[in-house]
Amino acid sequence: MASLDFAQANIKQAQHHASPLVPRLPSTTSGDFDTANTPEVRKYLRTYGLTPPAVESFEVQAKRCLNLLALKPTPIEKYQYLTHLRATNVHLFYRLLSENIKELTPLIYTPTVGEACVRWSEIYTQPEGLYLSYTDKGNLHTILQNWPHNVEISVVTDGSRILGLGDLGVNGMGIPVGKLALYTACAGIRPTATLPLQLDLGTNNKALWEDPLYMGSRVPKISPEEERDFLDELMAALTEKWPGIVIQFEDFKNPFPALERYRDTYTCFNDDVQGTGAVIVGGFINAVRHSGVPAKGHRAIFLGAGSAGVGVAKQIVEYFMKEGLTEDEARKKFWFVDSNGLVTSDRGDKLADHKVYFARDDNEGKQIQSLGRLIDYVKPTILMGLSTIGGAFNRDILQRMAALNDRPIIFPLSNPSSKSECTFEEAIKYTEGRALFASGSPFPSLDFGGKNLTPGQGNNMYVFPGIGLGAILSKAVSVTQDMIYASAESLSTALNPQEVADGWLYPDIRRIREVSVTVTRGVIRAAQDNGVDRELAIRNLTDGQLDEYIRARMYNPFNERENVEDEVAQLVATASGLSQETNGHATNGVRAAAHL
Ligand SMILES: NC(=O)c1ccc[n+]([C@@H]2O[C@H](COP(=O)([O-])OP(=O)(O)OC[C@H]3O[C@@H](n4cnc5c(N)ncnc54)[C@H](O)[C@@H]3O)[C@@H](O)[C@H]2O)c1
Ligand SMILES: O=C(O)C[C@H](O)C(=O)O
Ligand SMILES: [Mg+2]
Repeated sequence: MASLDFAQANIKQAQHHASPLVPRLPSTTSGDFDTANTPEVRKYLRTYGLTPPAVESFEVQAKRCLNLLALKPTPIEKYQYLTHLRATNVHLFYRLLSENIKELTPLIYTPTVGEACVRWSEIYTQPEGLYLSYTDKGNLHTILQNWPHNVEISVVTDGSRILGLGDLGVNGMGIPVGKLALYTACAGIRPTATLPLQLDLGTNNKALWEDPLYMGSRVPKISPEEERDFLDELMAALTEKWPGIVIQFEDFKNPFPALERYRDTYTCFNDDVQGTGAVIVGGFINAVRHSGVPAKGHRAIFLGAGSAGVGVAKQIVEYFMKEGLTEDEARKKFWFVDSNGLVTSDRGDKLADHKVYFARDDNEGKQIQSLGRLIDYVKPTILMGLSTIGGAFNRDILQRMAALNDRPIIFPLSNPSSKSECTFEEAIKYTEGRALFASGSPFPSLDFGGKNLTPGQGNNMYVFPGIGLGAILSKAVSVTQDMIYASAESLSTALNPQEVADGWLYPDIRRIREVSVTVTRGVIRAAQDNGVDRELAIRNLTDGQLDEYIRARMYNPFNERENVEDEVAQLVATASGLSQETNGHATNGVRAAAHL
């Protein structure tokens, strides 16, 4: 069959259909089939008869879902069930998620999302986002027209560094899908306002080329110059189509060029560099308080000198400077280790640009390879893991840290759990319960020394939802470094008195929506201070008023049914008035008039 170009396709479609086809993506339109809908609502939505007759309470719906979930034997099957639920009843999915955030997050996000990405092409069943290939260059704006909703935020990846799992090509789509589900669950961004975006720019993972089920292009990854030109077109197209859009870059192997190029021109940020930096600083501020050692007295070894490691260290430098250190004093508190050993300026290899700032020049010619020897040399108070090397903080390493410190700060941050540099249990066991601990992926609580200990989870989900919502609500023209830092500071203040008394580094994840309000407020205030906000009406609100403003704009899956019920009641009241003021639901109004 001869292929059509995009312009011809549009003409052909117009000839065949009275109105252009509007694709309806299951994952964002399925609220119509909520079994909680009343008969009136079902008539209004023209779904009457398409669901079983009972009108169900959330308690009944949740019971069925949790029973079904319990029947699924493996995490990936639970992930698939939850994906199916989102596709068939989006509001119920978010009700269930918000009521069970601690239990369900590991199933829709790290660690299970790691397996989902590895097996994406094998388990693919339905569209959940937008895919753009390098061969689509020149047509990106046209393809964006296929997306059926008004977008406020997009998470975009090229799949080249998915968690600590390497280059997964288009199988990386699980990450934008998962992160955007958290934007909705944690910060109440409407599901229809989110766009998961997977770029198909080739892959250097040869195993994917060989995989008959792989759903991306079997070509090598394009060059950095080609990627820059492609991203230039993409950023312009996204912003032209949705002028207020916030764009979050995620899991790019080399995220620095795009961040530098677009951070002042578009409303965008990179979560691996900036979000990670912020969430770790948020917990780190509390860890420093608990350590009993003032900021000046700390020394940090970072295993892993990639985008996340450097992003975290740069923001800790900012924190140290606020605590009174000079920039040079702060910078010298870090010793980075990459796959070639201690990062020094005289190591003999060409350091990647992002490592140069932290390269040691006081090593007197010594090049240290072993982490154990480096610990003896540096005598660190802090050990951070962003290396993707599971188990790298072994018993010997942890015992060395315990011997040096009363309260060693141990943050194994690589994801998913299999890549974590140590488990919570190991950190507690080998430091006799003294470690101040946070990991990237979740670990269970445990009993030690007569106490029940809960691990901190220094995962970006504490900050990126608030950064995104803050940028959307303030209508920020760009996401400034002060907005990112404000998210960290706000997070560090979001613990309640009990959490502080229990020595926690992060708030209870079950309070994430409230935490996100605090983070969002901090981000909005920083946008206002920097003068990058365009929503001038909220500048004069008090903090309390601003919190209310934020809460009122958060999607609440429990209110969705009432919202539709209100619409139906209004419609019935105005009888054949067919008031078109019903918030853009004019087509529903027409449907309802015909069937009530
Ligand atoms: N808050 C979080 O939970 C969070 C946020 C972002 C990233 N991460 C995790 O951090 C990890 C790293 O992410 P990134 O973006 O920096 O990746 P990256 O690929 O940019 O960096 C990985 C770094 O690890 C180093 N490394 C590899 N093997 C090593 C070895 N044997 N010894 C020492 N260093 C070694 C590499 O040289 C590189 O510097 C990933 O697992 C990611 O999932 C966690
Ligand atoms: O996605 C996460 O869980 C954190 C982070 O963005 C990562 O890449 O590991
Ligand atoms: Mg990431």
